[in-house]
Amino acid sequence: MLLRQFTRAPNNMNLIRRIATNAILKNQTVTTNIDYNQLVLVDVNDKNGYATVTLNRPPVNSFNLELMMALSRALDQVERNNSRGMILTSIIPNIFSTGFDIRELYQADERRLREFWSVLQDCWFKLYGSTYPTAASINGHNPAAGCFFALCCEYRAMVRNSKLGISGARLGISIPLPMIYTMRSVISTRQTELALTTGTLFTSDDALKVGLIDDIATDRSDAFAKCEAFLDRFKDIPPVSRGYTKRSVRQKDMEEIAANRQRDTDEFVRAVLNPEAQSSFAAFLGK
Ligand SMILES: CCCCCCCC/C=C\C=C\CC(=O)SCCNC(=O)CCNC(=O)[C@H](O)C(C)(C)COP(=O)(O)OP(=O)(O)OC[C@H]1O[C@@H](n2cnc3c(N)ncnc32)[C@H](O)[C@@H]1OP(=O)(O)O
Repeated sequence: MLLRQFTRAPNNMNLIRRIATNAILKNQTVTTNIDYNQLVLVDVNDKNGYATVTLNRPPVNSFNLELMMALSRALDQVERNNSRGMILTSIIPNIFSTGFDIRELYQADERRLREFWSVLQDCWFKLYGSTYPTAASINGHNPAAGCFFALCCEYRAMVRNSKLGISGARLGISIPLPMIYTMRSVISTRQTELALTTGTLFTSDDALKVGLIDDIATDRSDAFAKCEAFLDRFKDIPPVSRGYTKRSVRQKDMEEIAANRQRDTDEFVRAVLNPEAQSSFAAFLGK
């Protein structure tokens, strides 16, 4: 492959220490001894300048705080390297992500939960608000939060026989505003309401029909190739004005979410800690 690994941070321990120090200053949970560079891999194609951001937390790429932090750092890397475009994908053959790690939510420590949400918000701003072109190569099942990240991208190709959607309603989780805005930026308000209130997981055919994905792929390399073909559409478009236009289209959503960060965090914490949701998590984990 033509992919090369981005140069690793010169001193990984310094970065981890800096994150830990920031966390202490902000009175947040400290996570140490985590190799963030391994949880999310960032590679760049020398020929076309596209970065590939690959979720790498087997067995199912469920999002705990550490994976979320790794994604946040990976998006910083893509931004810093002035990539011509970015493809978000997963290393696991038949799974893109299974959403939030239920173990992160069950009997959660409130401080860690708040930090988890805060990093998720950062990821949203970085991905939804990115000026470079973005595409999601959905190589397998993608319920819940992984679907959310895919919807932040400008294009989605998904392999056949996978399921995609936001299943939160089934777990007794009320769906936060940023999720609603993000889905509404892709499909109609009517379809968004239906999808979110029923917790529908769409087959690839149905996802295509409703507009949640742009293409069905035969396998993961076809999905990836389709994403590259999408990014190629911007090859001759001046990137600065393109990026400005994309930001302008998304600006209103971003301003509203920025103005309500604290309220959203409080609502998330309340939603996760509510007894109905906690018993769903317990049932999922067989407790
Ligand atoms: C600005 C701020 C913006 C904020 C907006 C936020 C928007 C967020 C949007 C939505 C959020 C929703 C909340 C969630 O994400 S809750 C998680 C919901 N996820 C699910 O319900 C998916 C559950 N998983 C499955 O349905 C299956 O795993 C499937 C994806 C179909 C794959 O099936 P299969 O290949 O058969 O794999 P297994 O089910 O056997 O799984 C293997 C083991 O992994 C464990 N597992 C799976 N998912 C999770 C998970 N989410 N958390 C923790 N553990 C998980 C599973 O139990 C198996 O474990 P074991 O081998 O020990 O039995």
